[in-house]
Amino acid sequence: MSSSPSSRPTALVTGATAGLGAAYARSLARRGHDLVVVARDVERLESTASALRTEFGVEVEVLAADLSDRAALQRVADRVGSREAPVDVLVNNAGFGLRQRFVDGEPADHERMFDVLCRAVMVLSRAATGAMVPRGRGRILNVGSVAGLVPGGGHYSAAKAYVIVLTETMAGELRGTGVSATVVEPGYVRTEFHARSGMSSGGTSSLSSRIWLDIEDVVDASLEDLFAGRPVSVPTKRWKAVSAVLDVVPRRVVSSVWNRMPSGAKRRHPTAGE
Ligand SMILES: NC(=O)C1=CN([C@@H]2O[C@H](COP(=O)(O)OP(=O)(O)OC[C@H]3O[C@@H](n4cnc5c(N)ncnc54)[C@H](OP(=O)(O)O)[C@@H]3O)[C@@H](O)[C@H]2O)C=CC1
Ligand SMILES: N[C@@H](C=O)C(=O)O
Repeated sequence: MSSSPSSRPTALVTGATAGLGAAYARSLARRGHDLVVVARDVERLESTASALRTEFGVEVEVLAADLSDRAALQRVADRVGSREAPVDVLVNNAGFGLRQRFVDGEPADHERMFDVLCRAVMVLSRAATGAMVPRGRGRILNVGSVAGLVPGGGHYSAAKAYVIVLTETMAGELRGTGVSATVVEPGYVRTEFHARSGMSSGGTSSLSSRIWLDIEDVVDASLEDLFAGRPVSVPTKRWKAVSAVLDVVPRRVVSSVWNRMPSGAKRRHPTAGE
């Protein structure tokens, strides 16, 4: 792993080969950051890195790692915590969904979900604060989801609720240190996420166009909130309104509405039937 000799700041993005992570990497490169890109698929990482170098003239390190593997996660944590080649911006983005219930789903899948969505975010966030606080600067962006505000969205919702609360906790503890933590809570975004977990990514109706977000809108809004040091980012007015409602409606009411819905509808995407 080579350290960056340039004077540019460095951003490390997990899940940088597809969807939101690829867009975060591109946007940070456009803003003049060198990058460390992390995911499992080495070929895709190399081609992502090569495209970023060519288009933006920045330095890009490739760090192949399965974040559900503890040894691999530790390699990424060591890179995040490096004193010699500091990481100025950490984007904990890698993730996936599961189209199965928690109570009778495959235990190994749920352990993997916990490891990637929760454990990796916690370990890398802690590695980042350990290095950034003594330097007095740094930004951490954790990718949550509006799903984290809804009890009933399966283990995924529980995992994203963890990311939301952990990040808000960090934001409070980091006050006055020069380091900030932001959680972004997107609604539905068309990426590889839904196909990978066997869910529909909606049709082309006007309902879909109101529900589904553009990747660029999510990335631009959340990076603006990240660099402004805001603890929570909910991209678009429409989803800000949804999030505001979910914040005030008692959790037991949301849960009871969810539990009355037919089970088929709960396992499908809201726009799947279009
Ligand atoms: N799409 C949506 O509607 C929403 C998504 N989110 C969240 O956004 C984040 C990004 O998702 P999105 O871009 O949609 O999904 P994609 O499926 O498009 O991309 C997922 C990325 O994560 C990487 N990844 C997956 N598993 C691992 C692993 N075990 N170790 C390392 N890297 C991994 C993948 O690369 P590789 O396979 O090579 O490892 C890929 O680069 C996730 O945290 C997701 O929960 C939040 C709200 C809405
Ligand atoms: N909101 C999306 C992911 O977080 C989804 O549930 O499809």
